Amino acid sequence: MSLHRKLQQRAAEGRPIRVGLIGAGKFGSMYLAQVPRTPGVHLAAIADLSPAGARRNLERVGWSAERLDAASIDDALRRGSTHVGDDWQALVRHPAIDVVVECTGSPVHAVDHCLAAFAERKHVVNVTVEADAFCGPLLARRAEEAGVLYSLAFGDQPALICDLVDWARTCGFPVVAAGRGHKWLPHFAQSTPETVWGYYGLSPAQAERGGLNPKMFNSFLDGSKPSIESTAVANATGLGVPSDGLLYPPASVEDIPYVTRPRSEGGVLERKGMVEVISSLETDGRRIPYDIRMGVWVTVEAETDYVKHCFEEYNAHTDPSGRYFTLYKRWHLIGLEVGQSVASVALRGEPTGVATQWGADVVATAKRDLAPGEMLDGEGGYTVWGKLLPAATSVAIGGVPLGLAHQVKLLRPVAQGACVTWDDVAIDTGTAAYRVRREMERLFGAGGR
Ligand SMILES: NC(=O)C1=CN([C@@H]2O[C@H](COP(=O)(O)OP(=O)(O)OC[C@H]3O[C@@H](n4cnc5c(N)ncnc54)[C@H](O)[C@@H]3O)[C@@H](O)[C@H]2O)C=CC1
Ligand SMILES: N[C@@H](CC=O)C(=O)O
Repeated sequence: MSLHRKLQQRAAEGRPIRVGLIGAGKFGSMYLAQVPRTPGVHLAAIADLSPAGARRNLERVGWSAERLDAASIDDALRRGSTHVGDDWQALVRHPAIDVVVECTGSPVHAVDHCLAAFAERKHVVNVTVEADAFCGPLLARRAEEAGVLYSLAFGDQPALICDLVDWARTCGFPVVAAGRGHKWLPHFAQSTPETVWGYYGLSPAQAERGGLNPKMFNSFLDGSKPSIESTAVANATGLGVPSDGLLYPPASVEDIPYVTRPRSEGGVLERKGMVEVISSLETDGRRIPYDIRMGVWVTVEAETDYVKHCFEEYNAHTDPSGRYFTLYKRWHLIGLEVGQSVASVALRGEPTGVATQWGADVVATAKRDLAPGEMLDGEGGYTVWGKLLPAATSVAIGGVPLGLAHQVKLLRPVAQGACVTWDDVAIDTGTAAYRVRREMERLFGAGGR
């Protein structure tokens, strides 16, 4: 049965999926915009550090005041409305909540939220892929031990890419490469929240209208988020990662099957079976006309002449050899699509992408020469960006994962472009996030399952 029919059934039975949302910023708002239009879902509780900000966002997306005036979660459950507050622990503890959507974008806190939700036997849709990137494999294991599901969030690119990879493998195609697009030039790695809107292509007024967080968007632009997302995909699918960071080959949609071939056959890949990100800009900054900036793709190979001939007979666009074919979605719709994950975990018992192994990592890398005493400020800030590396390389150099490079003091100078290592920093070892990461290093080893 389709997910939509299952949702309709739950609505007809008066048994909606009960959802709690932690973090009602831009991504959360996009989900909230769709909740009233989705049958069989009751968003009973929202917890945000700023309930006033969450209320402003709810107004922005068109929720009426009555819909969000519940005095407590119990009151919301009785009246079919929503409680907005700041107590995430009450949200994850409430026995009626089936699914927690973690949407804070704060990786260290997201780990607390996920672990607490598992302990309360709640499924988690983790939008905060920044946390998944440094400890997703262990979070997935913890969820399994608790008998619940942990899932990447549909609408963001990683889950959409996992879906394409699953399509390919289920059809019997080997995956040559999979990934997403990005507007990329190498100097974006040094971008800060001051420079983000110009590079990104939005005016400050547009950013203000949408309630967009400049540091968050700078983490998208500066290459951190593409690395984070590629890590999540690699750890979920077992695809390999480039040995020294993403390559960002420029390509139009039509050219993806040309560039995502192994180097030995004229493409850019070190080998078959890799994640990669396609740039929507030529290296001189010219915009590529039919780009994949906001989309996702998978390149597959015809292993036999028969399959290759099928591509030709049915006009499938391939590389010149006729063997490499790319399927793509040109757009992703962020939080507007996350209801897919909520319905999938609650009604099908299936995550929309989940880490199965530890093969990739994102290491904090200096945006400029950094001096002892400086504080690292995490994704999208002024000090570090995230570089995609094989997990084995990250472990060998003692790399600090980007998700833990928040409010961390530097003990030694780090030159621009160099990876930050554990020996370079004084880190708070008391957080659950730090402990989980170190435990994952012990349990999984790099490349382990
Ligand atoms: N905005 C976008 O276009 C996209 C966002 N995402 C992901 O969505 C997640 C959230 O990003 P945005 O919504 O853009 O960020 P945002 O900054 O707009 O919203 C985050 C919200 O979470 C709240 N929050 C932060 N820490 C919290 C905590 N410890 N407890 C409770 N609430 C807390 C903040 O008050 C804010 O309302 C990130 O993981 C990001 O990577 C993914 C794809 C696109
Ligand atoms: N995941 C995206 C953010 C918006 O969709 C990105 O990294 O650009």
